[in-house]
Amino acid sequence: MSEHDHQAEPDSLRTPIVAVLGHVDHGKTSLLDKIRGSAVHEGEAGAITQHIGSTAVPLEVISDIAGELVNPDDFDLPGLLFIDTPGHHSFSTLRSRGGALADIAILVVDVNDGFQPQTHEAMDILARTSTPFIVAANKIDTVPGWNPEQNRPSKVAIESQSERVQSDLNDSLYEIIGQLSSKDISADMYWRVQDFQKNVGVVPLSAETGEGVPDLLTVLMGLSQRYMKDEMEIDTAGPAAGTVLEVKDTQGFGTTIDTVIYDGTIREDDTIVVGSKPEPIVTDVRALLQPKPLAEIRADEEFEQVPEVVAAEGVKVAAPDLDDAMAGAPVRVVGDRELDDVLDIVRKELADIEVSTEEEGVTVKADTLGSLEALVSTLEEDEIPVMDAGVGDVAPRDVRMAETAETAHEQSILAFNVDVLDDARQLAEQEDVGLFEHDVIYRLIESYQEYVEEIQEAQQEQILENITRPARFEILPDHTFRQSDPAVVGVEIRGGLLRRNSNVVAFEGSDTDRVGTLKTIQDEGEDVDEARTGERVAVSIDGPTVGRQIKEGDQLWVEIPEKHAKILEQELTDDISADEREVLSMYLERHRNRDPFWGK
Ligand SMILES: Nc1nc2c(ncn2[C@@H]2O[C@H](COP(=O)(O)OP(=O)(O)OP(=O)(O)O)[C@@H](O)[C@H]2O)c(=O)[nH]1
Repeated sequence: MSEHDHQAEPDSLRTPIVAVLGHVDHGKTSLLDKIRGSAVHEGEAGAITQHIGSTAVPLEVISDIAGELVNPDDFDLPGLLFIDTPGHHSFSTLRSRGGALADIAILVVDVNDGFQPQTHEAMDILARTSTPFIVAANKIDTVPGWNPEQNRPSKVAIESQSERVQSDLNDSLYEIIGQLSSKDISADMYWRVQDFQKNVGVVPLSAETGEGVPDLLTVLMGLSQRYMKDEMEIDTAGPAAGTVLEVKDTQGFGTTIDTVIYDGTIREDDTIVVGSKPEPIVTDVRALLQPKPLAEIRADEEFEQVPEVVAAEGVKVAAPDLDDAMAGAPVRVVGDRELDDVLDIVRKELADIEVSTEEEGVTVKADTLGSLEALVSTLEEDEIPVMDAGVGDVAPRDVRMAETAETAHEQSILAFNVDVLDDARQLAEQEDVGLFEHDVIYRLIESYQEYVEEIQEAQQEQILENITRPARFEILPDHTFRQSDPAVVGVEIRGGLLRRNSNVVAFEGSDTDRVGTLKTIQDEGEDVDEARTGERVAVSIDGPTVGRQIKEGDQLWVEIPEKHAKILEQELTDDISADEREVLSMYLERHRNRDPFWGK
């Protein structure tokens, strides 16, 4: 984000953008609430500002909360902008050219629970977008015997606990550090980290009691100041650059976009370009909206209009024609540039986050461009081809698209964190299109993979049911019960699976003779459908006469059509028994003596 779309010189430092990620229930919302709450409590009234989708906490408030940990004179960044919607879905929305929009992230991990699926997933996204992060080891107040005192710094809080409590907490903290290191991330308690570019700092804290929250803010502020200052340089007078967080209906304004502006200024009446498919939207800002301070909210007027917004800040943008805007897409003010140039910038940025699709594969829907990108790249790693991918709820046209996939299991829609419209659900059911929904990427993929396995097993069974199985049997001496029409003889199965209604052949040197059709099998007077190796049964064979075409002591085989032989040999060898395999290879050998390519 350090490179700018436009040429003007930077004149100001913006607020670093902070995102909060972590596993469900590990305390993301509580932590954000605590930061906001402490800020309201500690700061002057109105010192923190609630923006659309974000909360700005100015440096003075941070230094009030952090006490002696932060000396405001050491900093020239204006504070921190926390993105309000926690979770990695919103995080992956927060992207801008070349990576995540968030400058830094807090990965929340419950000390009791350690790493969980969404923690891993969040880490993968952080790694993919090269976003620096710190770990908030949350809920330290739940260690049995913990003695709380609101809002103390972490180390002070820990050192005032009993030895037992300290040692229990340490065990949990080292477990988390170990889990990080198994992901090749070297981490340590933040107060021991010398170089935050090489090591991830772990901040033990409680979103409940506020203990450790001063440390968290201090580390965030320090890291931003130390390593991100250059990237925070912006030209406030320049045309704004931002990212769509959410596309929403707003009463009185139609479709609006909640946006985070990370560079420049956006004003009422500015012409903007917003990422969309197939072409970016060009429109004029009708209104810029911010939430009204709580006290002033009336039911009909949640928002107040502001004339302009300077980065970094969240804002709701009302403008005509925003229906097709996409969460995660870029927003640019045109300013005094050529519209075509700005369109190119937006197209390029969209192309960067474009997901690649193939001729054949599954259909994928996700809530944002960023999450779509994350999902499709995970599918790619798992070698699941994607035929169509888009942002938004699952609609009937997605079902129609999925239906065109060639294989049954690819006639599936993988829906990540989106709704399925009622008519789409009905249609999917009616057309037998698989519908998979989840808000954890790897769970979504897992449930699809299980389904594929089930289908493949069922297909295998179906194939085995319909394919002629190898069998070899011998006519027993003195066991001719009827000479012809049909011939009825006693046989022993020498190998394989003999089924009713099979054609029977005999090999004479290199010649194959069809001797007739085996109609029925009787085992001790009872009709049966099949007989296996070693069993002695009576069979009726339509066609031959005993003593002419067949005689006692003859070896007979079930005739396997060449196509079936090929499938058995190439695809089903693992699904048939060892003795069937043996009979098959003897059978193939006899045919291949005559024609080496038989069944190949
Ligand atoms: N004792 C204690 N409870 C906590 C702490 N942080 C969060 N909780 C509790 O843990 C539960 C989950 O917290 P949330 O903040 O809703 O967790 P979340 O990660 O935002 O959850 P989702 O938004 O559902 O993903 C709530 O009941 C919180 O009150 C903490 O530091 N100490």
